Amino acid sequence: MSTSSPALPRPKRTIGISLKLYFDHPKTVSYLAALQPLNALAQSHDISLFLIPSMISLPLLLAQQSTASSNPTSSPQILLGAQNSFYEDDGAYTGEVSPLGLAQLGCSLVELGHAERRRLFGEDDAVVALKARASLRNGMVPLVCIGEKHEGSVEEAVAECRSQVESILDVLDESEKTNKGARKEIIFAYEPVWAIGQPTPAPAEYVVNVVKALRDICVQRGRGGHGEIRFLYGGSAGPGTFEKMSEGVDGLFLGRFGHDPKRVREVIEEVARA
Ligand SMILES: O=C[C@H](O)COP(=O)(O)O
Repeated sequence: MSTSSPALPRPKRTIGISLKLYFDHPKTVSYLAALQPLNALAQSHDISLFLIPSMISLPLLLAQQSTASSNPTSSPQILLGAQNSFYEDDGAYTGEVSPLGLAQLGCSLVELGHAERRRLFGEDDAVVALKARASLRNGMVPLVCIGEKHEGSVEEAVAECRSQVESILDVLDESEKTNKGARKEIIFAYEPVWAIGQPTPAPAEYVVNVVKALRDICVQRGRGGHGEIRFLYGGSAGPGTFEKMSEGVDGLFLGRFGHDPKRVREVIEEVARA
């Protein structure tokens, strides 16, 4: 297995936070307000910052942002994403969330295939691929969560993640052929399932080697140049995580350790230094 990626321009450094279903609506609103000044800090270091709140809060936050953006003196708003969406835009799909509707509200990204959705709601690579296609079609960036279930060797992890990555590269190829205007950007959140919800992240060297190999898979398919593919690390990440793995990953996807804005500030400063 090769662990050397050809020298391509590094994609933009990125920090994302998912609130999963941890915060109620009022807490989510206050959290975003606390995060907004940190977005300016991130931008000053050319770091992209995004937040994925629960689906209930998302439309209101997007509406608030749209109002704020209409003020020419307001600073740029943090990017907001959805924790899921359906693969059809409309039809008889009771309870589903339309990707078209999300795009119309100004949603920037759609998180897909998180380990919790794969485990609790039976999502597999085929469904995640359909949803990724729908996000691209609607001009949103798919944030595709990938990762091996059990702790083992780098080779075993890469073997398990390979199909998760390749199914999305297939979508990118097909979207390009069938819809010239489709978005051509993917963010992979590499989250070893065994490292989610733990006190500490997966070992940095292990993460760097897995991600290098997954990036090579993209490069061998002619993908990954010009920042079209980013790899973030997620799984008990927080302050102190990025500096150890900065040679391999383009940023972090935070869960619990991003719930305190002070820690998000520390992570931004760390990514800016790395
Ligand atoms: O979506 C985020 C990841 O699942 C990581 O969550 P965690 O940092 O709370 O383990």
